[in-house]
Amino acid sequence: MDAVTNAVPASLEVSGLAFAYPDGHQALFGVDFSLARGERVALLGPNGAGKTTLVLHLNGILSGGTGTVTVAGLPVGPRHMAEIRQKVGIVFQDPDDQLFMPTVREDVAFGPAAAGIKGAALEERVRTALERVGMQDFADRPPHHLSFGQRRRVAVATVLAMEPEILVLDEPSSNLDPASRRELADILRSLDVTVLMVTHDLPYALELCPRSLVLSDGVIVADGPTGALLSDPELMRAHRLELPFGFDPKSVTMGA
Ligand SMILES: Nc1ncnc2c1ncn2[C@@H]1O[C@H](COP(=O)(O)OP(=O)(O)OP(=O)(O)O)[C@@H](O)[C@H]1O
Repeated sequence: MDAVTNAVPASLEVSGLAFAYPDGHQALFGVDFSLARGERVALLGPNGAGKTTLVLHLNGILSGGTGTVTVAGLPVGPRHMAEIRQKVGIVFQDPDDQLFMPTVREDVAFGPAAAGIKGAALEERVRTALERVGMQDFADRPPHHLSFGQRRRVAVATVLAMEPEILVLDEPSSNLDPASRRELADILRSLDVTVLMVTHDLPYALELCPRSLVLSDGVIVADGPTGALLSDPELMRAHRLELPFGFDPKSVTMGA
């Protein structure tokens, strides 16, 4: 380990993670990877590869297999669960799973308030989180009066308000029109946080994530620069990854 790695622990270390569901179905077979602080990484892979199973291990929703998950040096496990839930923010695919309060402000305040933050500090958290997703003018609106794209941005704000170490996004571009998709990409690029993005939208992964992991049948089969992975026809075919018709991965200039 070099001096730099020693000074700043990785945002996420997954080591030898294997997991079978109670019905005996083995979904993960020894997964290893780590994310450095501030990296944006896509988690790619066909349906049923184990992506959701892996993500649900990152904040301890699933546990009981073998191997370890460490977030900013802290092992994921029952002893540190409150801290882990603060550090790993998961934005689920359907914002309506995350928004349930009468107003946007209350939804964004919910997590930090439950963690004991009050008064001016809580207001500041809410204001900052909403500004980061460009939704500060919607604080007093009921979430169910917002568009799908606006609700997704508020869902991201509810997680940012916890000041997480890692932002995990499940299919962030799904159901967004092209303008909303681009606006969300700009927001994600502007955040100073480690991002793990689960997606089937390969152009979006290429646009946003310099590095990708490919999970297939419960194993990481590739880990490298997104452009190189998406330009490898054998890898793509072997793991049921398909680019949109006519899309050339070399034509995309990635936003750092
Ligand atoms: N509760 C469960 N009990 C048993 N098997 C499960 C359960 N949930 C998922 N699986 C199985 O585990 C494997 C991995 O599923 P998982 O949902 O993690 O895949 P995924 O990569 O997220 O897929 P998708 O891209 O379709 O969302 C699949 O074979 C799935 O059928």
